[in-house]
This record gives sequence, structure tokens and C-alpha cells, in this order.
Amino acid sequence: MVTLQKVHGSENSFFLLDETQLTQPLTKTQLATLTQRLTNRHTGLLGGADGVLAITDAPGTAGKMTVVNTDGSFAKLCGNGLRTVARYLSEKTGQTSFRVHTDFADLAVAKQPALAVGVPAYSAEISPVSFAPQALPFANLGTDRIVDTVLPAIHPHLKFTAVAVPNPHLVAFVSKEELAGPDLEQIGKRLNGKNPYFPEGVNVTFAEILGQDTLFARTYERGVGFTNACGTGMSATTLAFILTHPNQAALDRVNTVYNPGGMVKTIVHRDDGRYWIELIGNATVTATITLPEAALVDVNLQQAVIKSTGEQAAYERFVAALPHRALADTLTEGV
Ligand SMILES: N[C@@H](CCC[C@H](N)C(=O)O)C(=O)O
Repeated sequence: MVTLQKVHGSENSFFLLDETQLTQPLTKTQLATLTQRLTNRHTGLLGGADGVLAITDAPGTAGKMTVVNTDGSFAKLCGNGLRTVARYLSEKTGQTSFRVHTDFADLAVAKQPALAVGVPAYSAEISPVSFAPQALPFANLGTDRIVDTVLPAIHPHLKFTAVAVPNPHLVAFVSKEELAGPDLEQIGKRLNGKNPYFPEGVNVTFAEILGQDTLFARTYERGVGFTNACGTGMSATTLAFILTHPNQAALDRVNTVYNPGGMVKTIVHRDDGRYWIELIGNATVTATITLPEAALVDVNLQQAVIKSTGEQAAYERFVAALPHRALADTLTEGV
């Protein structure tokens, strides 16, 4: 039998599959097909999800995380997902501070004090960071660095920052009306379809500045669409905040980033000229799903036995007490 977990970080939801339980790891095609079926918002399990996080062995680290978006595409990193993988591997190995292998780097993760009773929290390193056009990639925008830059090809007046952390993000600071308005979806859809600017697509985040070190972020995710939260997006947005609003944010300071699914803390560091971001937030397990290995490989989900963990109630109590819920509630996606 194989047991998966349904997990979330700020309601950015995933199925977590520890492939070391399998007699042999899934191929990329099998993983993509499983993800598309399992995470479908209408026909998948438990209301679907934003993606699948697959764990395999990786020498010198606690494990390797592979991120598959709901459309079956593979992502370079997932910040909210990495926290849930950190929790899984921490509970599996007994370690509280260790590294997880990802496509670009072995990233540091650690157990943190709970956000509230029944709301476990973990931190994850988000890196490497690059503004280079080839790292995102982007082209045909008349510039080779996008930091607080109007891009008339994309929007008539918004100022954008484009940064790979290492997955690609495009960030704009907007008003409350723009945050809830139609532009984010239009830009997100356009830049994630065939387009000459971001040929591999890009995660697009609109953020409202709420005050010193405080943001509300909403993301249209590559390979997903609107999500309740994007961890790498909130990390990229905090870096953009520091670069573009130095009177309201700074390196090595704790930021609070609210999002439709809850909140995270972010801290941007610069060591030896390189930026990296600490992302701290919940790592919640809402259910376990057990099925025979053959049923998983054949994506025969009817054989799945689902058990709720009961953790979601504590998470919902925590979120209900947060500020800015009226705005968040209008923007929340399925979990
Ligand atoms: N939600 C994630 C980011 C997932 C990856 C993204 N869809 C991509 O393709 O880059 C996060 O929490 O960071």
C-alpha cells in the first residue's frame, strides 16, 4: 500500500507522494498524468489541488522534492510546498533542521514554533535569485533588467519587477482595487499562453502595500491559474518591495505577507552579494490517502481510502483571527 498526504501552506494545496514507498519511482510522464488526474478541481480527489510534491532519496540531504503543477508541467521550486515537504521529512527522520535537494540547490529548512495551537510551522530557504533575462527567461521587452519598470507591452502604467527565485516571477505593486480587478488574470493568462515576452510562462503577483514590512499578495500561477498563495511569489515580492520601496522595507527584517489563504513571514538576506529569502509559514496536513501501489500507478483513484487528520479546523481558527480577511475571502480559491 502507498500513503499520500493532502497538505497545504497558506491553502496552496498539494498531494505529497513519498516515492520511496514504491517498488520503483514513477517516470516523469506517469507523475504528470497522476498529477493532472489527482489535482483536477472537479474530478480529482478531495477537491483537487495546485499540484503534486514527489519525494525521492537524494544523497547528502533528507530527500529530493519534485514539483508538478496541476497542468502536468514541472516547476523549478515551490516555497509553500517545500515547507510541507520539510514537515514530512522532519517527522520521517526525526531531524528539525536539514536540507532538501531541489533542481537548482540544496535548500535549508527548519521546524519553527507553531503559528497557533495545532498549526505547525516550518521555514524554507528560497534561492538562488537572479534578475538575468535568461534565468526567467524574458525577451522583447526593450530592457535586460526589469526592476520597477513600466512595460507598455504588458500594461500601460504598472511598474513591474521580474526575478527568478529560481522559478520565474513578475511582480507589481497595486492598489486594493487593482488587486481584486481583472488585470491580474488577463496578464497571467496572456503571459502563460504563447507570447513573445515570457516564452516559458511566468508566475504573476499583484501586491498591495499595507504598511511598513507588510503586504497582501495575490498570484496567478504558471501551470495552475489563481492560487490561494504562492510561497516563491511572496518571497520574490518581498525582495521587489525592498528594492522598490526602501522607506518601507529592508534586508534582514521580518515582513508579514497576507494572502487569500492566510499569511507567511518573509526575511530577505544578502550574503556575499547574493540574495536569498527565508519563507516561514504553516505546513498543514489535512488528510491521508491510502491505495494499492498498482492503483496509484494506473491512477485508479476509486480504490483510495481517505482519512481526515482534523488539522484543518485549527488552521481555519488561526486564519479567521487574521486581519484583512474580508478582502481575502473574496479572492479565495478551492483548497
Ligand atoms: N505555488 C508555488 C510555486 C509553484 C510553481 C509555479 N507554478 C511555477 O511553475 O513556477 C510556491 O508556493 O512557491
